[in-house]
Amino acid sequence: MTTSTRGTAKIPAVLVLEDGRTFRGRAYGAVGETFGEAVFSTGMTGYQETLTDPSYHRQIVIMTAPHIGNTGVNDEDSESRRIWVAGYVVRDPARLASNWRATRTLDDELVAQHIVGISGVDTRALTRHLRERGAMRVGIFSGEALPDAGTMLAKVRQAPEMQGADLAEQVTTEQAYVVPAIGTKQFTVAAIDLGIKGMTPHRMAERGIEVHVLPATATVEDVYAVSPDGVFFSNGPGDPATADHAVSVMRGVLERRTPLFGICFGNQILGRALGFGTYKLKYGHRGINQPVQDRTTGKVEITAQNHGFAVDAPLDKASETPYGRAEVSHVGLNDNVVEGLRLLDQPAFSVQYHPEAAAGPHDAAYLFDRFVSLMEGQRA
Ligand SMILES: NC(=O)CC[C@H](N)C(=O)O
Repeated sequence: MTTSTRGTAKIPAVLVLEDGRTFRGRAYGAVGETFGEAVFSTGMTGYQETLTDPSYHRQIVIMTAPHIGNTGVNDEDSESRRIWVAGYVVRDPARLASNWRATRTLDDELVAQHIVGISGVDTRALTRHLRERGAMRVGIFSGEALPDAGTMLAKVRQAPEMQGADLAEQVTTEQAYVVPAIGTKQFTVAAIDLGIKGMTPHRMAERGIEVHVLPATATVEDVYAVSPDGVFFSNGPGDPATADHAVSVMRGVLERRTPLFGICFGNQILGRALGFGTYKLKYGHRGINQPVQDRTTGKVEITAQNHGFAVDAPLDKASETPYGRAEVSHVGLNDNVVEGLRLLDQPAFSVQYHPEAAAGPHDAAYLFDRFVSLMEGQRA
Protein backbone atom coordinates (compact mmCIF):
# COMPACT_ATOMS: atom_id res chain seq x y z
CA MET A 1 0.00 0.00 0.00
CA THR A 2 1.28 3.44 -0.93
CA THR A 3 0.01 6.47 0.94
CA SER A 4 -0.33 9.69 -0.94
CA THR A 5 1.21 12.88 0.27
CA ARG A 6 -1.79 14.75 -1.23
CA GLY A 7 0.27 17.85 -0.68
CA THR A 8 -1.86 20.05 -2.92
CA ALA A 9 -5.31 18.84 -1.86
CA LYS A 10 -6.16 21.96 0.13
CA ILE A 11 -5.25 24.44 -2.60
CA PRO A 12 -8.25 25.90 -4.46
CA ALA A 13 -8.68 25.24 -8.16
CA VAL A 14 -11.17 26.19 -10.83
CA LEU A 15 -12.05 24.75 -14.21
CA VAL A 16 -13.25 27.24 -16.84
CA LEU A 17 -14.88 26.14 -20.11
CA GLU A 18 -14.72 28.35 -23.17
CA ASP A 19 -18.49 28.91 -23.05
CA GLY A 20 -18.04 30.46 -19.59
CA ARG A 21 -19.28 27.59 -17.44
CA THR A 22 -17.10 27.20 -14.36
CA PHE A 23 -16.55 24.40 -11.83
CA ARG A 24 -14.76 24.90 -8.54
CA GLY A 25 -12.65 22.22 -6.90
CA ARG A 26 -9.26 21.58 -5.33
CA ALA A 27 -5.81 21.21 -6.86
CA TYR A 28 -4.91 17.68 -7.91
CA GLY A 29 -1.38 16.87 -9.07
CA ALA A 30 0.74 19.90 -9.98
CA VAL A 31 -0.38 23.43 -9.13
CA GLY A 32 -0.53 26.04 -11.89
CA GLU A 33 -2.54 26.59 -15.04
CA THR A 34 -3.12 24.50 -18.13
CA PHE A 35 -5.24 24.56 -21.28
CA GLY A 36 -6.54 22.04 -23.78
CA GLU A 37 -9.60 20.47 -25.32
CA ALA A 38 -12.07 19.15 -22.72
CA VAL A 39 -12.89 15.50 -23.39
CA PHE A 40 -14.40 12.80 -21.21
CA SER A 41 -13.41 9.16 -20.90
CA THR A 42 -15.85 6.54 -19.63
CA GLY A 43 -13.23 3.91 -18.69
CA MET A 44 -13.59 2.62 -15.15
CA THR A 45 -10.09 1.14 -15.24
CA GLY A 46 -6.92 1.83 -17.18
CA TYR A 47 -6.22 5.42 -16.10
CA GLN A 48 -2.46 4.86 -16.35
CA GLU A 49 -2.82 3.75 -19.97
CA THR A 50 -5.09 6.73 -20.71
CA LEU A 51 -2.72 9.27 -19.18
CA THR A 52 0.27 7.94 -21.13
CA ASP A 53 -1.51 7.58 -24.52
CA PRO A 54 0.13 10.18 -26.81
CA SER A 55 -3.21 10.66 -28.62
CA TYR A 56 -4.32 12.69 -25.57
CA HIS A 57 -1.65 15.35 -26.19
CA ARG A 58 -3.28 18.82 -25.73
CA GLN A 59 -6.46 17.35 -24.23
CA ILE A 60 -7.73 17.76 -20.69
CA VAL A 61 -9.32 14.45 -19.73
CA ILE A 62 -12.37 14.23 -17.50
CA MET A 63 -12.87 10.81 -15.95
CA THR A 64 -16.55 9.86 -15.63
CA ALA A 65 -15.69 7.10 -13.14
CA PRO A 66 -15.76 8.95 -9.83
CA HIS A 67 -12.98 7.24 -7.94
CA ILE A 68 -9.58 7.38 -9.66
CA GLY A 69 -6.13 6.37 -8.42
CA ASN A 70 -7.11 3.30 -6.40
CA THR A 71 -4.36 1.11 -7.83
CA GLY A 72 -1.69 3.80 -7.97
CA VAL A 73 0.92 3.85 -10.72
CA ASN A 74 3.20 0.94 -11.63
CA ASP A 75 6.26 0.40 -13.80
CA GLU A 76 4.56 -1.83 -16.37
CA ASP A 77 1.37 -0.23 -17.68
CA SER A 78 2.50 3.04 -19.26
CA GLU A 79 1.85 3.25 -23.00
CA SER A 80 4.74 5.66 -23.62
CA ARG A 81 7.64 7.45 -21.92
CA ARG A 82 5.51 10.09 -20.17
CA ILE A 83 2.05 11.39 -19.33
CA TRP A 84 0.62 13.29 -22.30
CA VAL A 85 -2.73 14.67 -21.13
CA ALA A 86 -2.66 18.45 -20.78
CA GLY A 87 -4.69 18.25 -17.57
CA TYR A 88 -6.72 15.81 -15.49
CA VAL A 89 -10.17 16.14 -13.92
CA VAL A 90 -11.45 13.71 -11.31
CA ARG A 91 -14.28 13.63 -8.84
CA ASP A 92 -12.77 11.83 -5.88
CA PRO A 93 -9.09 10.83 -5.94
CA ALA A 94 -8.12 7.75 -3.95
CA ARG A 95 -6.30 8.57 -0.73
CA LEU A 96 -4.51 5.23 -0.76
CA ALA A 97 -3.00 3.33 -3.66
CA SER A 98 -3.55 -0.34 -3.07
CA ASN A 99 -2.13 -2.82 -5.53
CA TRP A 100 0.80 -5.23 -5.41
CA ARG A 101 2.31 -3.66 -8.50
CA ALA A 102 1.95 -0.02 -7.38
CA THR A 103 5.23 1.79 -6.81
CA ARG A 104 3.76 5.29 -6.26
CA THR A 105 0.45 7.11 -6.02
CA LEU A 106 -1.22 8.76 -8.98
CA ASP A 107 -1.23 12.27 -7.52
CA ASP A 108 2.48 12.05 -6.67
CA GLU A 109 3.09 10.96 -10.27
CA LEU A 110 1.05 13.88 -11.62
CA VAL A 111 3.13 16.24 -9.48
CA ALA A 112 6.40 14.62 -10.61
CA GLN A 113 5.39 15.02 -14.27
CA HIS A 114 4.03 18.57 -13.78
CA ILE A 115 0.48 17.67 -14.81
CA VAL A 116 -2.03 20.19 -13.49
CA GLY A 117 -5.32 18.63 -12.39
CA ILE A 118 -8.44 19.38 -10.42
CA SER A 119 -10.46 17.20 -8.06
CA GLY A 120 -13.77 17.57 -6.29
CA VAL A 121 -15.51 18.51 -9.53
CA ASP A 122 -19.05 17.30 -10.35
CA THR A 123 -17.73 15.29 -13.30
CA ARG A 124 -21.22 14.02 -14.09
CA ALA A 125 -22.59 17.53 -14.61
CA LEU A 126 -19.47 18.50 -16.57
CA THR A 127 -19.80 15.45 -18.85
CA ARG A 128 -23.49 16.12 -19.47
CA HIS A 129 -22.61 19.69 -20.38
CA LEU A 130 -20.00 18.52 -22.91
CA ARG A 131 -22.41 15.98 -24.35
CA GLU A 132 -24.92 18.75 -24.99
CA ARG A 133 -22.57 21.49 -26.15
CA GLY A 134 -19.76 19.40 -27.65
CA ALA A 135 -16.03 19.24 -26.93
CA MET A 136 -14.57 22.69 -26.32
CA ARG A 137 -11.49 24.40 -24.91
CA VAL A 138 -10.99 24.47 -21.17
CA GLY A 139 -8.51 25.75 -18.61
CA ILE A 140 -7.62 24.58 -15.12
CA PHE A 141 -6.25 27.19 -12.71
CA SER A 142 -5.01 26.35 -9.23
CA GLY A 143 -3.21 28.29 -6.51
CA GLU A 144 -3.89 30.31 -3.40
CA ALA A 145 -4.61 33.42 -5.47
CA LEU A 146 -6.53 32.78 -8.69
CA PRO A 147 -6.90 35.26 -11.56
CA ASP A 148 -10.28 37.01 -11.89
CA ALA A 149 -13.01 35.29 -13.93
CA GLY A 150 -12.63 37.52 -16.99
CA THR A 151 -8.90 36.93 -17.22
CA MET A 152 -9.32 33.17 -16.91
CA LEU A 153 -11.98 33.05 -19.63
CA ALA A 154 -9.89 35.19 -21.97
CA LYS A 155 -6.91 32.84 -21.52
CA VAL A 156 -9.07 29.78 -22.28
CA ARG A 157 -10.36 31.44 -25.45
CA GLN A 158 -6.80 32.22 -26.57
CA ALA A 159 -5.75 28.56 -26.35
CA PRO A 160 -5.38 26.74 -29.70
CA GLU A 161 -8.31 24.65 -30.96
CA MET A 162 -8.04 20.94 -31.75
CA GLN A 163 -9.51 21.40 -35.21
CA GLY A 164 -6.59 22.16 -37.52
CA ALA A 165 -3.96 21.00 -34.98
CA ASP A 166 -0.96 19.16 -36.46
CA LEU A 167 0.56 17.36 -33.47
CA ALA A 168 2.10 14.03 -34.51
CA GLU A 169 5.61 15.47 -34.84
CA GLN A 170 5.41 16.72 -31.24
CA VAL A 171 4.91 13.22 -29.84
CA THR A 172 6.75 10.92 -32.27
CA THR A 173 10.05 9.21 -31.51
CA GLU A 174 13.15 11.20 -32.43
CA GLN A 175 15.08 8.14 -33.53
CA ALA A 176 13.94 4.97 -35.26
CA TYR A 177 14.12 1.86 -33.03
CA VAL A 178 13.41 -1.85 -33.32
CA VAL A 179 11.07 -3.93 -31.19
CA PRO A 180 12.32 -7.51 -31.68
CA ALA A 181 10.00 -10.40 -32.48
CA ILE A 182 9.17 -12.64 -29.53
CA GLY A 183 10.26 -16.15 -30.49
CA THR A 184 11.08 -16.84 -34.13
CA LYS A 185 11.01 -13.85 -36.41
CA GLN A 186 8.48 -14.32 -39.22
CA PHE A 187 7.95 -10.83 -40.61
CA THR A 188 9.35 -7.31 -40.68
CA VAL A 189 6.97 -4.39 -40.27
CA ALA A 190 7.70 -0.68 -40.65
CA ALA A 191 5.53 1.18 -38.13
CA ILE A 192 5.05 4.91 -38.61
CA ASP A 193 4.96 6.46 -35.12
CA LEU A 194 2.39 9.24 -35.10
CA GLY A 195 2.00 8.80 -31.32
CA ILE A 196 2.24 5.03 -31.00
CA LYS A 197 1.22 3.22 -27.82
CA GLY A 198 3.77 0.71 -26.50
CA MET A 199 1.29 -2.16 -26.53
CA THR A 200 0.94 -2.00 -30.32
CA PRO A 201 4.45 -3.14 -31.32
CA HIS A 202 4.21 -5.62 -28.45
CA ARG A 203 1.06 -7.20 -29.97
CA MET A 204 2.92 -7.53 -33.26
CA ALA A 205 6.09 -8.88 -31.61
CA GLU A 206 3.96 -11.59 -29.94
CA ARG A 207 3.09 -12.76 -33.46
CA GLY A 208 6.68 -13.08 -34.64
CA ILE A 209 6.91 -9.60 -36.15
CA GLU A 210 10.08 -7.51 -35.87
CA VAL A 211 8.79 -3.95 -35.69
CA HIS A 212 10.86 -1.05 -37.01
CA VAL A 213 9.28 2.01 -35.42
CA LEU A 214 9.98 5.07 -37.58
CA PRO A 215 9.51 8.78 -36.78
CA ALA A 216 6.47 10.61 -38.20
CA THR A 217 8.81 12.38 -40.63
CA ALA A 218 9.86 9.09 -42.29
CA THR A 219 9.64 9.05 -46.09
CA VAL A 220 8.53 6.25 -48.42
CA GLU A 221 12.26 5.53 -48.96
CA ASP A 222 12.81 5.19 -45.19
CA VAL A 223 9.88 2.76 -45.02
CA TYR A 224 11.25 0.54 -47.82
CA ALA A 225 14.80 0.75 -46.48
CA VAL A 226 13.79 -1.78 -43.81
CA SER A 227 12.44 -4.21 -46.49
CA PRO A 228 9.05 -4.50 -44.80
CA ASP A 229 6.56 -7.32 -45.29
CA GLY A 230 3.92 -4.93 -44.01
CA VAL A 231 3.52 -1.27 -43.06
CA PHE A 232 1.65 0.02 -40.02
CA PHE A 233 0.31 3.52 -39.29
CA SER A 234 -0.28 4.27 -35.61
CA ASN A 235 -2.73 6.21 -33.50
CA GLY A 236 -1.87 9.81 -32.71
CA PRO A 237 -3.07 13.24 -31.61
CA GLY A 238 -4.44 16.09 -33.68
CA ASP A 239 -6.65 16.67 -36.69
CA PRO A 240 -6.25 14.09 -39.49
CA ALA A 241 -7.00 16.84 -42.03
CA THR A 242 -3.48 18.17 -41.30
CA ALA A 243 -1.66 14.85 -41.79
CA ASP A 244 -0.62 15.46 -45.39
CA HIS A 245 2.83 13.90 -45.03
CA ALA A 246 1.46 10.66 -43.57
CA VAL A 247 -1.21 10.55 -46.28
CA SER A 248 1.40 10.84 -49.02
CA VAL A 249 3.61 8.15 -47.45
CA MET A 250 0.57 5.89 -47.18
CA ARG A 251 -0.25 6.46 -50.85
CA GLY A 252 3.29 5.37 -51.65
CA VAL A 253 2.66 2.15 -49.72
CA LEU A 254 -0.72 1.59 -51.42
CA GLU A 255 0.89 2.06 -54.84
CA ARG A 256 3.33 -0.74 -54.02
CA ARG A 257 0.49 -2.93 -52.70
CA THR A 258 2.40 -3.79 -49.52
CA PRO A 259 0.13 -5.17 -46.76
CA LEU A 260 -1.03 -2.23 -44.67
CA PHE A 261 -2.72 -1.89 -41.27
CA GLY A 262 -3.74 1.31 -39.50
CA ILE A 263 -5.10 2.04 -36.04
CA CYS A 264 -7.12 5.13 -35.09
CA PHE A 265 -5.20 8.07 -36.63
CA GLY A 266 -3.96 5.42 -39.08
CA ASN A 267 -7.58 4.67 -40.02
CA GLN A 268 -8.26 8.34 -40.63
CA ILE A 269 -5.13 8.58 -42.76
CA LEU A 270 -6.24 5.56 -44.82
CA GLY A 271 -9.60 7.29 -45.25
CA ARG A 272 -7.91 10.42 -46.55
CA ALA A 273 -5.44 8.46 -48.71
CA LEU A 274 -8.45 6.84 -50.40
CA GLY A 275 -10.08 10.21 -50.99
CA PHE A 276 -12.66 10.28 -48.17
CA GLY A 277 -13.03 13.26 -45.86
CA THR A 278 -12.68 13.39 -42.09
CA TYR A 279 -14.78 15.47 -39.70
CA LYS A 280 -14.87 16.36 -36.03
CA LEU A 281 -17.31 14.41 -33.87
CA LYS A 282 -19.42 16.41 -31.43
CA TYR A 283 -17.70 15.00 -28.36
CA GLY A 284 -15.86 11.90 -29.57
CA HIS A 285 -15.57 8.33 -28.31
CA ARG A 286 -13.30 7.66 -25.31
CA GLY A 287 -13.43 4.71 -22.98
CA ILE A 288 -13.23 0.95 -22.92
CA ASN A 289 -16.86 -0.03 -23.43
CA GLN A 290 -17.61 1.02 -27.00
CA PRO A 291 -19.57 -1.56 -29.05
CA VAL A 292 -18.43 -2.06 -32.66
CA GLN A 293 -19.73 -4.47 -35.29
CA ASP A 294 -17.37 -6.21 -37.70
CA ARG A 295 -19.56 -6.16 -40.80
CA THR A 296 -17.64 -8.99 -42.48
CA THR A 297 -18.52 -11.48 -39.72
CA GLY A 298 -21.49 -9.76 -38.02
CA LYS A 299 -19.73 -10.11 -34.67
CA VAL A 300 -19.91 -7.35 -32.08
CA GLU A 301 -16.79 -6.42 -30.11
CA ILE A 302 -16.41 -4.36 -26.98
CA THR A 303 -13.61 -1.97 -27.83
CA ALA A 304 -11.31 0.65 -26.34
CA GLN A 305 -11.55 3.97 -28.14
CA ASN A 306 -10.07 7.44 -28.10
CA HIS A 307 -11.01 9.54 -31.07
CA GLY A 308 -12.48 12.96 -31.68
CA PHE A 309 -12.49 12.84 -35.47
CA ALA A 310 -13.98 10.26 -37.85
CA VAL A 311 -13.92 9.20 -41.51
CA ASP A 312 -16.78 10.24 -43.75
CA ALA A 313 -17.42 7.21 -45.99
CA PRO A 314 -20.64 5.62 -47.28
CA LEU A 315 -21.89 2.80 -45.05
CA ASP A 316 -24.21 1.17 -47.54
CA LYS A 317 -21.95 0.44 -50.50
CA ALA A 318 -18.34 -0.07 -51.52
CA SER A 319 -16.62 3.03 -52.97
CA GLU A 320 -14.38 3.24 -56.03
CA THR A 321 -11.01 4.71 -55.05
CA PRO A 322 -7.67 5.16 -56.86
CA TYR A 323 -6.58 1.92 -55.11
CA GLY A 324 -9.61 -0.17 -56.04
CA ARG A 325 -12.83 -0.72 -54.12
CA ALA A 326 -12.99 0.18 -50.43
CA GLU A 327 -15.71 -0.47 -47.88
CA VAL A 328 -16.58 0.38 -44.31
CA SER A 329 -15.68 -2.84 -42.49
CA HIS A 330 -16.62 -1.81 -38.93
CA VAL A 331 -19.28 0.47 -37.54
CA GLY A 332 -19.88 1.90 -34.05
CA LEU A 333 -23.20 0.66 -32.71
CA ASN A 334 -23.91 3.72 -30.52
CA ASP A 335 -23.98 6.19 -33.39
CA ASN A 336 -23.11 4.44 -36.70
CA VAL A 337 -19.71 6.15 -36.95
CA VAL A 338 -17.16 4.53 -39.30
CA GLU A 339 -14.91 2.34 -37.12
CA GLY A 340 -12.97 0.48 -39.82
CA LEU A 341 -12.07 0.45 -43.52
CA ARG A 342 -10.81 -2.21 -45.86
CA LEU A 343 -9.75 -2.40 -49.45
CA LEU A 344 -11.31 -5.17 -51.50
CA ASP A 345 -8.68 -5.35 -54.24
CA GLN A 346 -5.48 -5.14 -52.23
CA PRO A 347 -4.22 -6.06 -48.73
CA ALA A 348 -4.97 -2.95 -46.67
CA PHE A 349 -7.30 -2.29 -43.73
CA SER A 350 -7.63 -0.19 -40.61
CA VAL A 351 -9.75 0.33 -37.51
CA GLN A 352 -10.68 3.47 -35.64
CA TYR A 353 -10.48 1.77 -32.25
CA HIS A 354 -7.69 0.14 -30.24
CA PRO A 355 -7.24 -3.64 -30.69
CA GLU A 356 -3.93 -3.45 -28.76
CA ALA A 357 -5.88 -2.53 -25.61
CA ALA A 358 -7.70 -5.23 -23.70
CA ALA A 359 -11.20 -3.80 -23.44
CA GLY A 360 -13.13 -6.87 -24.58
CA PRO A 361 -10.54 -8.13 -23.29
CA HIS A 362 -9.55 -10.20 -26.35
CA ASP A 363 -12.41 -9.31 -28.73
CA ALA A 364 -10.32 -7.24 -31.11
CA ALA A 365 -7.02 -9.16 -31.01
CA TYR A 366 -7.95 -10.97 -34.25
CA LEU A 367 -7.07 -7.80 -36.18
CA PHE A 368 -3.37 -8.38 -35.59
CA ASP A 369 -3.88 -11.93 -36.89
CA ARG A 370 -5.58 -10.46 -39.98
CA PHE A 371 -2.50 -8.33 -40.59
CA VAL A 372 -0.31 -11.45 -40.29
CA SER A 373 -2.60 -13.31 -42.75
CA LEU A 374 -2.26 -10.49 -45.28
CA MET A 375 1.53 -10.68 -45.01
CA GLU A 376 1.41 -14.48 -45.36
CA GLY A 377 -0.87 -14.11 -48.38
CA GLN A 378 1.60 -11.79 -50.06
CA ARG A 379 4.37 -14.36 -49.66
CA ALA A 380 2.36 -17.32 -50.94
N1 LIG B 1 -6.27 7.82 -30.84
C1 LIG B 1 -6.12 8.40 -32.02
O1 LIG B 1 -5.34 8.00 -32.86
C2 LIG B 1 -6.90 9.69 -32.24
C3 LIG B 1 -6.91 10.15 -33.65
C4 LIG B 1 -7.32 11.62 -33.77
N2 LIG B 1 -6.36 12.46 -33.13
C5 LIG B 1 -8.71 11.81 -33.20
O2 LIG B 1 -8.85 12.42 -32.17
O3 LIG B 1 -9.68 11.35 -33.76
